[in-house]
Amino acid sequence: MSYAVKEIFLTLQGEGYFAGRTAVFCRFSGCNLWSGQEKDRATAICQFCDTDFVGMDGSGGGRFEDANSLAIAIEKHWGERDTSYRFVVFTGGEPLLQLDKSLIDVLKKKGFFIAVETNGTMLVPKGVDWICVSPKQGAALMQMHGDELKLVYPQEAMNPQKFESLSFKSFRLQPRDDEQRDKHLRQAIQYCQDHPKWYLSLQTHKLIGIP
Ligand SMILES: C[S@@+](CC[C@H](N)C(=O)[O-])C[C@H]1O[C@@H](n2cnc3c(N)ncnc32)[C@H](O)[C@@H]1O
Ligand SMILES: Nc1nc2[nH]cc(C(=O)O)c2c(=O)[nH]1
Ligand code: SF4
Ligand SMILES: [Mg+2]
Repeated sequence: MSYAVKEIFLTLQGEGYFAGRTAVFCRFSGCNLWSGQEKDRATAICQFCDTDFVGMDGSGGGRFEDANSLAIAIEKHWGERDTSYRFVVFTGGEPLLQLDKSLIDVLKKKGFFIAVETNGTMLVPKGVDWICVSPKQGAALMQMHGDELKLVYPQEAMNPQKFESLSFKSFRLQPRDDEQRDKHLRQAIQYCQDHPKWYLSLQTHKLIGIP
């Protein structure tokens, strides 16, 4: 299978449990909940997306003809750093439209710890080491277990409580970043303080100005 990749870059994971850890991000092109075109945002299932995942024109992006060539590109972005900490985060767009067993297998052989950021509408293939699911209002949730459940907050008609019985190690609220970000931050703080099962997840890369 070939892979359409928007961009590949080395940064710190900004969100969730591994916030602060050096990671190669592989951002796949395309999503099943929005075309990525601004003209379609108001009619999309997911309307608050903060990411450009259209095309293959980002830094390190392109069409990769097979798993091996994409894994080599990811490995190059890790560079000469200590191989025992190799960490790749697959995101998008929706990474599960493309992430498959052959790519997972070749990265495992290279010693990568593999994380995925998904909207949860498709099942995660076997072999992924860290599953972060971020459910979206109006999209049926299929992946009901994992490591982190990271809910963008608030979303109309999405009471965090309805996810609490699912099988995740931690439950996080991530303030919705838009023109009302400060208000959403205060609401998320209040919700966590009132419901201590929930941890606040900040997008720390935005706070410190890295990708
Ligand atoms: C761009 S998405 C890509 C992965 C996948 N499609 C998903 O939605 O989980 C990466 C993460 O950013 C979150 N996110 C997207 N837009 C956001 C926003 N405006 N404010 C806060 N988090 C946002 C998503 O919920 C997800 O956890
Ligand atoms: N630094 C950094 N951390 C992130 N964690 C999740 C991200 C994403 O867009 O999936 C992201 C991102 O875009 N950058
Ligand atoms: S599901 Fe993820 S990538 Fe797709 S539009 Fe929503 S936040 Fe963006
Ligand atoms: Mg992002």
